[in-house]
Amino acid sequence: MSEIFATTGTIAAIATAVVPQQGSVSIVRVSGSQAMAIAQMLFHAPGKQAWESHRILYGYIRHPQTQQLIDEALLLVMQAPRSYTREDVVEFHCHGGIIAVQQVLQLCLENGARLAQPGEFTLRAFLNGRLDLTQAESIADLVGAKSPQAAQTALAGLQGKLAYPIRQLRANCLDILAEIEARIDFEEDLPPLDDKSIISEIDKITAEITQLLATRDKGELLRTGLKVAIVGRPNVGKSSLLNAWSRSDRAIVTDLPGTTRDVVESQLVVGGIPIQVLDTAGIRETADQVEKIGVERSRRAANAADLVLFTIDAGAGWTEGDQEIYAQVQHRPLILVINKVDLVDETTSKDLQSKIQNPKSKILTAASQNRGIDDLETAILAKVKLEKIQAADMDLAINQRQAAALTQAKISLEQVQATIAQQLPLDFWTIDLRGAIQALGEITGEEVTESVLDRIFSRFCIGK
Ligand SMILES: Nc1nc2c(c(=O)[nH]1)N(C=O)[C@@H](CNc1ccc(C(=O)N[C@@H](CCC(=O)O)C(=O)O)cc1)CN2
Ligand SMILES: Nc1nc2c(ncn2[C@@H]2O[C@H](COP(=O)(O)OP(=O)(O)OP(=O)(O)O)[C@@H](O)[C@H]2O)c(=O)[nH]1
Ligand SMILES: [K+]
Ligand SMILES: [Mg+2]
Repeated sequence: MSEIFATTGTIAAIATAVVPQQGSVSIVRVSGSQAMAIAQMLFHAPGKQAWESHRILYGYIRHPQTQQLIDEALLLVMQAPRSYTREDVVEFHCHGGIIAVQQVLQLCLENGARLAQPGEFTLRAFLNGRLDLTQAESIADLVGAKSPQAAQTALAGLQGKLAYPIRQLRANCLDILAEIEARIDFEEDLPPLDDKSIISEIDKITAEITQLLATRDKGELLRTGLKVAIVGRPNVGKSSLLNAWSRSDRAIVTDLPGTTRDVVESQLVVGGIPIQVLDTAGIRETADQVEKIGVERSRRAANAADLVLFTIDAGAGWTEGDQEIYAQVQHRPLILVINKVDLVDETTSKDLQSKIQNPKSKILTAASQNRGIDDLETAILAKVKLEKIQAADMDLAINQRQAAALTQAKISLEQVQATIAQQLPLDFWTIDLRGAIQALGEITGEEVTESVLDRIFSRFCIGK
């Protein structure tokens, strides 16, 4: 194990969010061989309460030397191996805020524990075989989920819905490998190898890998979401659109062109996809120093966004200014928002919509009247091809690391097929088959390097 994961000794950390003056309960979690001894040193349970596994004790936390009262608390005892880490675990459930809980943590550290590294509890759960790597990654995803759908997908992973098929595919590869190796070692004693059945087995495995790979885009969307920038001339109603969409007064709206000077952000969820919306300063030539900087930021936001909502004013039609901005953003994924349709009659707005050839994706809104938001969301979901994503798979979704390993496994298996087709010696078949087995093993963690573990577990917060 690497230095930061020299995961020995007893570890302790605050397991709940640390917010001053807030939170009704805060938990200090301790894991390792000294956990029980630490609990017995700090915790006093009045009356005849049993210090048994999976029981909650009521009592007081006191300084072991001075006997000073630190908190009134509950203690949860979970003896190995029936715990999150499979080690002895105790949890001090303290009052919220940060003072009492930090004092309790400090006492744990002074009495036999050290501060846990980020993800170290979960790392121990992995090293002790309670979780595989996909499940550990799912825990990080669950904590980081920005939408209920993202949380559902993480829970599916935690339930082993990815680990199970991956382990199955790896076991199939191992079976094929054993078949081939037996022929290498004891050729004369065995019936000849059934090439056809091996080829079709590998085809089946490859097809399943392809199916799993199809969940990658969905995973990416659910985990990281989309960055959407609202861009256009001053006064077309960009800030009004942000406000209508986020049902808030997040951005200042006035009838003065040049109202928005800086990028204004809002978070929302559309069809399970977390979306970060950026309202930007209206783009125009200006002598105003502050506005100039704002316009520059608008351009940068448009370039950094996954999707641009290029907004125009239906009353003004497609102006020269619109054309100039469009020329700058047209290479980006884009939806044209024709706003203020309430200012023109329906035929005029429909005309405008059909006259504009590009972009293809166009919607009509009246932001100040909260109209057109449904159409906007539908257009966005169509743009990210959510239908395809939903069809890709029920509830699981792979991440980038898993996708890279699956791609490697697929390439190796295609290599095996090529080797068979060229009728190369059996030793050659096994080389690439081992490559596939290795790649699949990296996903679940049956074969994994220290640096991969470092990368995965350092994403966690302290106490997880
Ligand atoms: N107070 C508290 N709440 C929590 C956690 C925790 O550690 N502490 N969890 C932590 O993230 C989650 C629950 N996850 C857990 C998963 C497994 C075990 C556990 O003890 N598993 C044992 C045996 C269970 C049994 O006796 O059947 C095992 O799997 O061996 C505990 C919590 C969410 N809520
Ligand atoms: N009639 C009508 N007026 C609108 C609509 N949307 C916005 N407005 C008005 O247009 C004016 C400008 O709106 P803003 O949302 O500030 O426009 P903006 O594009 O953010 O402007 P800048 O930040 O200055 O670039 C305000 O007076 C809004 O009330 C709409 O759909 N219909
Ligand atoms: K304005
Ligand atoms: Mg604005």
